[in-house]
Amino acid sequence: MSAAVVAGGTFAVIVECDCQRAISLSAAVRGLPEAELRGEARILDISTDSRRVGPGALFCAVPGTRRDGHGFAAEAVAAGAGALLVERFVDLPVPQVRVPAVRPAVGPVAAEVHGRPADELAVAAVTGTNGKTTTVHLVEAALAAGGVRTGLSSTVEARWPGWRSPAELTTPGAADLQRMLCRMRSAGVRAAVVEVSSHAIDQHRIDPVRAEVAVFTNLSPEHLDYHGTVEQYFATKAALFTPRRCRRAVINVDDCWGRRLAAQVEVPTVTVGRSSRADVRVEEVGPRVVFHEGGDPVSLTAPAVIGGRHAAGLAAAYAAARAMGVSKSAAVRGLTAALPPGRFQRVDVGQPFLAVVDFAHTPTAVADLIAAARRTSGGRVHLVVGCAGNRDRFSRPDVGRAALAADTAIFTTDDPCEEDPAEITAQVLTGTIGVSGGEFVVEHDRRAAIAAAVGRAGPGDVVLVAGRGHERYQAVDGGRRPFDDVEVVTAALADAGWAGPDRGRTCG
Ligand SMILES: CC(=O)N[C@H]1[C@@H](OP(=O)(O)OP(=O)(O)OC[C@H]2O[C@@H](n3ccc(=O)[nH]c3=O)[C@H](O)[C@@H]2O)O[C@H](CO)[C@@H](O)[C@@H]1O[C@H](C)C(=O)N[C@@H](C)C(=O)N[C@H](CCC(=O)O)C(=O)O
Ligand SMILES: Nc1ncnc2c1ncn2[C@@H]1O[C@H](COP(=O)(O)OP(=O)(O)OP(=O)(O)O)[C@@H](O)[C@H]1O
Repeated sequence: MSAAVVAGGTFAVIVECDCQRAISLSAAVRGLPEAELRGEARILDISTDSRRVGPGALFCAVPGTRRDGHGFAAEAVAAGAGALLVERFVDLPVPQVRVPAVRPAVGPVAAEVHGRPADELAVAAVTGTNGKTTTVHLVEAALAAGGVRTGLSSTVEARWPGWRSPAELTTPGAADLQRMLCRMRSAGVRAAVVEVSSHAIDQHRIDPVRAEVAVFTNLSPEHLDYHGTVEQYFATKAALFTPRRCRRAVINVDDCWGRRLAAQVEVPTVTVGRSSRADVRVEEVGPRVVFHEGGDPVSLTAPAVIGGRHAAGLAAAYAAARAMGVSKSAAVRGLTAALPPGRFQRVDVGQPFLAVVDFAHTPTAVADLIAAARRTSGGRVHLVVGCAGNRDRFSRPDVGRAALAADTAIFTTDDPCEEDPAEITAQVLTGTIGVSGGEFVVEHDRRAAIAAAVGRAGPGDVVLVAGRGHERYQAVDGGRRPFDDVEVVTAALADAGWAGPDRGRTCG
């Protein structure tokens, strides 16, 4: 068995590897010099989660951010775990290996358990604050156009020939990532394009993968509740660009953090951006994007390239594909493919204005999105936006401030999680104090907020529904309820009379 499909087949979890390898416990931990082994076992798989342990698995007891995995060891053994990786031996009758720190050991051990799949794949790892998912999908499209059999792991989904499943995390946990790479290898994949979050770098989820190429899109403050400071956030991202983790780098030097990264990296680097010194220089942005690579112009028409930053992302994807051996013409062909869902995704039922669903949720991305709408149309811009609960509290006022660049900002719920939506919005609104800009209103019912934005739009305007992109559920009070922005925008447009043969609100 390789997958459990639940919820009507819409959500699949990889629970077991199909490579059918078995390895001794001592062989699995041979790369860990400080490992202290008590007993021997035959290991079939590896997991950090007692709820996903299968027979013969090695359960790794991770002291986590909320709970200590050692407390779930008994549950894991009851579920069939044949051995434990621990920081302190526990009183259970199974072979155990003690290491000074379990979390950084999981990836290297998982790699051994799965036969070091990354050694047989070229991995492209993409990180940055905004644009990771978009860039991952673009790199994959460029590689595929070059005839390379590819696998992809992004916030949206994991897929490779014969497999497709929605993603749970931006980057899978270390054990899950190695299992995924193993399954890609079994499917004949030659190159894997992987989205890498700062959490993943910090939590050693990608270790011991050494990427063929690591891509940096940009950096602006995010996840400071986790990293503490922007400096630390940058240092975490920068840790992907060390010789241990990548062979080559592609760095966007339009971004000031990118320039700093390019100045410090010790691996061969291709710089991209508008700077005259960039190796892949972005010259024209519009329906056609022109780069210069080594003096040669590269011209392409890309879907929904909405601004300079996106063009730099396109150039980064191009450079990454080229670094992985794809020809210029194939890369250009691939980059004209569609963007991932929920990234500047147009919703069109025939209405005389643009309606867009986009994943923008950081202040920078919201500002970029509004700027892109202004470049696209001279009409009014009506924005629906909110902030998620349980994360990034510090940036909520900045989202509020950025939203005022629209003509109308309708503040609403995103994923409130366990927080009170009204309190989240109150924090968002503090950013609007004393700032001149468009009109704003509060409507906590997201469906009603979208309907209100559509209701305000006239010919030539732009409706922007930001923050949730491809997501199909809202996290509320520890549970989740179905909510798909594209579907809701489509319904709101229809309800407003814009769909069908008699579209338009005037009837004669
Ligand atoms: C705060 C954070 O980063 N949490 C991640 C972290 O959890 P953790 O190790 O701290 O886990 P914990 O809940 O303290 O539990 C400790 C250990 O006990 C285990 N456990 C727990 C319960 C149980 O019944 N049995 C059991 O074995 C857990 O599996 C874990 O190994 O490591 C886990 C394994 O890798 C992740 O699943 C988990 O992601 C949680 C679900 C999460 O929401 N993470 C977010 C913040 C995150 O990582 N996001 C980034 C991207 C953000 C972005 O792009 O905007 C991502 O890469 O997805
Ligand atoms: N190269 C880019 N540079 C800046 N912004 C971009 C770029 N590509 C896409 N965006 C915009 O950034 C926002 C987030 O896009 P995307 O989901 O690709 O980023 P992400 O880094 O994966 O986000 P997250 O970390 O939340 O998963 C969207 O508004 C998208 O249109």
